[in-house]
Amino acid sequence: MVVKVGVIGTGAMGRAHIDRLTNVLTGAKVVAVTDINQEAAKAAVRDFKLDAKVYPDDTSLLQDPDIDAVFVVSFGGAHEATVLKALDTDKFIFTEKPLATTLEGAKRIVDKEMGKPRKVIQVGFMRRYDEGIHALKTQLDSGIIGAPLVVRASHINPDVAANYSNEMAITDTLIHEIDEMHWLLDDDYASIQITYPRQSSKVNNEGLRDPQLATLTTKKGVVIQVLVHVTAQYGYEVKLEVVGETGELKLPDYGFAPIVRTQATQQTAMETSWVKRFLQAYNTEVQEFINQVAKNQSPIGPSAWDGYIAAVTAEAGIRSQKDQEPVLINVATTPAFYQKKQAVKA
Ligand SMILES: NC(=O)C1=CN([C@@H]2O[C@H](COP(=O)(O)OP(=O)(O)OC[C@H]3O[C@@H](n4cnc5c(N)ncnc54)[C@H](O)[C@@H]3O)[C@@H](O)[C@H]2O)C=CC1
Ligand SMILES: O=C1[C@H](O)[C@H](O)[C@@H](O)[C@H](O)[C@H]1O
Repeated sequence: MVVKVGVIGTGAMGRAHIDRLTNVLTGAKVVAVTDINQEAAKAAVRDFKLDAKVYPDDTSLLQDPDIDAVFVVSFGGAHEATVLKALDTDKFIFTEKPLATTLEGAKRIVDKEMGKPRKVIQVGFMRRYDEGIHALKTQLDSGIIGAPLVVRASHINPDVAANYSNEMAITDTLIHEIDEMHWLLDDDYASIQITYPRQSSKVNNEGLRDPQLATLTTKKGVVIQVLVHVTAQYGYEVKLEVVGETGELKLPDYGFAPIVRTQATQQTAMETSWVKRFLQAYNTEVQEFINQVAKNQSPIGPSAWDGYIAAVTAEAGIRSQKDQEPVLINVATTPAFYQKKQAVKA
């Protein structure tokens, strides 16, 4: 079966997903696109030589009976409305992160999905699929360094778009570490605190504090420190180190660029964006999703409940941005609908 896909949002990431669905992965065909910027939708059809319809909006695209799965790749604040509409259909849904930019929005999605006979949503938390991060988790789970005690991480962007707000440092950027860390540690969050170091002179966006330091604690007592630095200029990278009782695990620097040694210097090129840094992870997460849809089975990747956990934690982080005090986090027990061995509703 070839999975027929509709893409909602044909900006940078929507185009990247269209490219991988069309030219890299197997088992899928993009048959419909839409964007509030219709020229962007038409450009995607032209540039990727798609045999696809351009719909005026998400509502009309979702009414297309031929579409098996939709990819929600619009601006983060638009995801909730589109996902809620998509839940009124029988289509599978891959939504880019964040699931929703508010706790209430994520809850509305979870409540609506639980009214269906089975899970249909996967959220684009691709860090879990990164081979390096996955290998680090495998080592951690083996007990090779004993119980984890402290995690240190960095999320570095060279710069951000003009519409990037202070809250997006949490809902759009830190959201990756928020999903990654509780998965990595198999633990739940207890608190989050955001503090503002000295402000970088490289910040141009009104109201944006950069860098920001996030300190999360878990129910098992692990302390996680994440540096979010989105106007760092020098490149794009994520760093990850886990300190355990008997050792440490460290994510190696990423890259395939040669080390150039000349004239008593050495240097190597860095990535400048997530596009290539996480290319393998994006391809793996989307191929897994397509494979599940092709079997008419629920997605097995990050669920709407993972999106809800991230939204609860992000909202606490946004509250902490205001007074930089720790904010407690209490996420309800995972509903049976979302537990690993999902009880299919009668
Ligand atoms: N997983 C990852 O590593 C990454 C995820 N993303 C996520 O992908 C999403 C899109 O990000 P970008 O492509 O970078 O943004 P973008 O701004 O380049 O593209 C967003 C597109 O959505 C369209 N749009 C906005 N509201 C819409 C609506 N209601 N219906 C249809 N189209 C609408 C815009 O016109 C624009 O073309 C965001 O949620 C972002 O968080 C982006 C980059 C990396
Ligand atoms: O999802 C993403 C990217 O993956 C980057 O890691 C973030 O820095 C960016 O803000 C966000 O759009």
